[in-house]
Amino acid sequence: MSNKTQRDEKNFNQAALDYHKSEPKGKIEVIPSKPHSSQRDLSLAYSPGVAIPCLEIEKNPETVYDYTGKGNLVAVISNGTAVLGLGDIGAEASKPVMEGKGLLFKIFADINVFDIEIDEKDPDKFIEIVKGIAPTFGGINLEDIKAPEAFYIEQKLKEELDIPLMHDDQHGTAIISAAALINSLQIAGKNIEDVRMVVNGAGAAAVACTNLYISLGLKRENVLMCDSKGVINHKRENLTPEKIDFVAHTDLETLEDALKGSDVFIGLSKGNVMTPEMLSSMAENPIVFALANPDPEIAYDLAMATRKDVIMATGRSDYPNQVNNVLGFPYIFRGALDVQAKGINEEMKLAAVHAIANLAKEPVPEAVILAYNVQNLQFGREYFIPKPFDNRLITKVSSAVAKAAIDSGIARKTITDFDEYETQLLDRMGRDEKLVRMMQNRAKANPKRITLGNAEEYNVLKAAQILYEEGIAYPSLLGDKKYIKEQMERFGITLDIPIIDPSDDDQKENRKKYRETLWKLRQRKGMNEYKAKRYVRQRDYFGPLMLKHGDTDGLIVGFSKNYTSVLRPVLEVIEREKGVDKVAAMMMILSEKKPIFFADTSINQNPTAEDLVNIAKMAEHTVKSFAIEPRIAMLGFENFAAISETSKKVAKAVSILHEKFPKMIVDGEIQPDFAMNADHLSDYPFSKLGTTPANTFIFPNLESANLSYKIIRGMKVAQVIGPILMGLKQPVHVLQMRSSVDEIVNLATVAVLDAQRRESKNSK
Ligand SMILES: NC(=O)C1=CN([C@@H]2O[C@H](COP(=O)(O)OP(=O)(O)OC[C@H]3O[C@@H](n4cnc5c(N)ncnc54)[C@H](OP(=O)(O)O)[C@@H]3O)[C@@H](O)[C@H]2O)C=CC1
Ligand SMILES: CC(=O)C(=O)O
Ligand SMILES: [Mg+2]
Repeated sequence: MSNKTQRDEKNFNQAALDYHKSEPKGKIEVIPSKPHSSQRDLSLAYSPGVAIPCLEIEKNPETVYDYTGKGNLVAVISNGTAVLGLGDIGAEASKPVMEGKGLLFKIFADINVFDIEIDEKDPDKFIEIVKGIAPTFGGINLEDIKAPEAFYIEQKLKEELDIPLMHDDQHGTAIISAAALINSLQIAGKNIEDVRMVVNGAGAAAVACTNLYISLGLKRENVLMCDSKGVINHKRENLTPEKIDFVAHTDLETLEDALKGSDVFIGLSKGNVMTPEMLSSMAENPIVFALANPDPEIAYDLAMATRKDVIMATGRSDYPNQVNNVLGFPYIFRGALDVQAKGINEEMKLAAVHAIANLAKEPVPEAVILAYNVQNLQFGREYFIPKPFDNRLITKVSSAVAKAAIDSGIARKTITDFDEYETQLLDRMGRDEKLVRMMQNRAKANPKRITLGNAEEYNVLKAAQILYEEGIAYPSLLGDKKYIKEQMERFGITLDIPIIDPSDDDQKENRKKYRETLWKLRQRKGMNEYKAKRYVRQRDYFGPLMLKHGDTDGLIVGFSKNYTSVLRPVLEVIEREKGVDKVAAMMMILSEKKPIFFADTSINQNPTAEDLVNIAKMAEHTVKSFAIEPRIAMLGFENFAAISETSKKVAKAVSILHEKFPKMIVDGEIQPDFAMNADHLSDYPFSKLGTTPANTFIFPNLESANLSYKIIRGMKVAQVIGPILMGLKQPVHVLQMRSSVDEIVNLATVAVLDAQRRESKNSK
């Protein structure tokens, strides 16, 4: 080991100790989930109030799920006999791992955990203890218990208890590694029925994993299993029943012998037991899952340096393809708890395997890519298993598991609407993307053609991929065809969608058509025919002209150019809505609370009172289109005082609005914090806003609107969608420069919805 590596390791080790030791010590605490600040709260929480649910449960035992936290509480139980790959380090020393699992259960699936370390190695006594405490829990996760005792303990407890129970080192590992195996075999171009596999380790994890692979098609006779004494062959004596199942009729004795010419290596044993020579002796495109923790059977870098064709996974988070049971247990238990399953059966396990394997083949959301600080994640050698911070795991895996429990008849509760269940799962995780989800679902119901400008850019290409693969839109790419193709290649994005290059030969007819239109539109505004001919070769004109001619349904432009320079051709080509003199732009802000809207954030620098009236009217219309009732606050830095020039302007706009549109819920001038607060609003009983906070904010000028949303965007306290261009007859939006992938997807979704609305209006 080099000095630098030694130093890094020392620093990391110290950091791990400091992390655990910092106050509050450990990783888990208990937080009350009910109000407890008043005397009355306490009398409900404890005596005398608490006696009432006790008696209800006595009468009706299943109501324990209604009156206590049991249904969302899992025990993580160990006796410390096989802690990671560290071996039998004892119950107390296993506590950091069990607390760690508690943390993972909570952050990934919102499941509460009590970690329980039992100082008992006798399997029957251990079983008695677990049975004794089982009534506390909705589920039990056994962890780091060594084989062969682990098999007996799990089997007995499954027979005796009727709640979800699983030894995670066995089945969690089996599920994740089976998903990874399915996908890596696809990459290697090999069939599970044909491959020769060496399993190193014959303990809890190794036996369960191999059994699951066999149920997926692996041939038992193609498996060589090794334990600490070498290959489990017919010459071996005193084998446990689980090892006897894998006895091979061979004279091979060592791991080294076994590996020669094999296709797959599964390591569930101990760190650093595979040498580069052993790896070199494997067949072409060898699959190596070195899963021992914390040190794999062969280090990732060493394996990569040994052969280029290795398809590799480890149990570690610091290398590609982490095959770790964290991808499974939170979601398997979530699904099982939500239907109050009586156990975790084979159907549920297989459902989890396929859900995880399939997820790795879907396009990866930007949030995941950002979380891992990589440029792209795409199914292949470096990514064949989802990443732990992928928030789709909870919807895909938990619902697959819950469904399998229902279908196989071991669920006490049923789920009828799985879309609704998935929404609940996401809400449970506190990611308030409800409106975005609703918008995307509406878009998917009737996707429209959306053309994306600046398609040479990674973010635009990635957004196109998501729009296409999620079925939100039929995207097309506008730009330099050759360069776009080069960029797709460079970023590893494969997408079979139209690429529209304004100067390409195949656009000759369109150029002619568009030129005539452009010239007609602009001939009395200083444009001659020659200029029109030149302009249609520019994408800034070509895109709007496509839209004008109905050759696309919506347009998203401006990723890498200044807003006004991209807006100009749009305004020259696309007609205004009836009665609209000046267009304006609105931002939608999505925080933990309800969505709010800001206008005009991007176009009218210093609007007059009349302009503000129009902006408010357009904003009202746009907010309504999201099925939200607009409550509009005309903002100023005074409350109903009209002292400063700005406030006078706003007050004038308000009086015009009140006179012309008496039904509109709009008032001001008012400060934003007052408009958002029911108590403050009650100081102004005359206001049309009443005491319900406003959700739409019309700013007195562009600077205040633009800077306000940019602060929110910069602080990352809310998701920002926009600028949504208002007042045009067709859906076109100009992005903020260097928008994120999500921002592009969201704005394109808005364009799809707009196109849908216009289509249904026209068909009426
Ligand atoms: N990445 C992941 O998600 C997971 C990884 N693991 C890892 O798998 C390993 C085993 O865990 P688990 O099954 O729970 O533990 P067990 O104690 O049940 O099994 C350990 C097995 O490893 C074998 N073994 C020990 N040393 C060697 C060696 N030098 N060569 C071959 N086999 C050896 C033992 O052999 P013998 O039978 O002769 O004693 C035993 O069969 C650990 O490193 C653990 O971290 C486990 C679960 C999940
Ligand atoms: C990940 C895990 O459970 C183990 O290494 O034991
Ligand atoms: Mg474990």
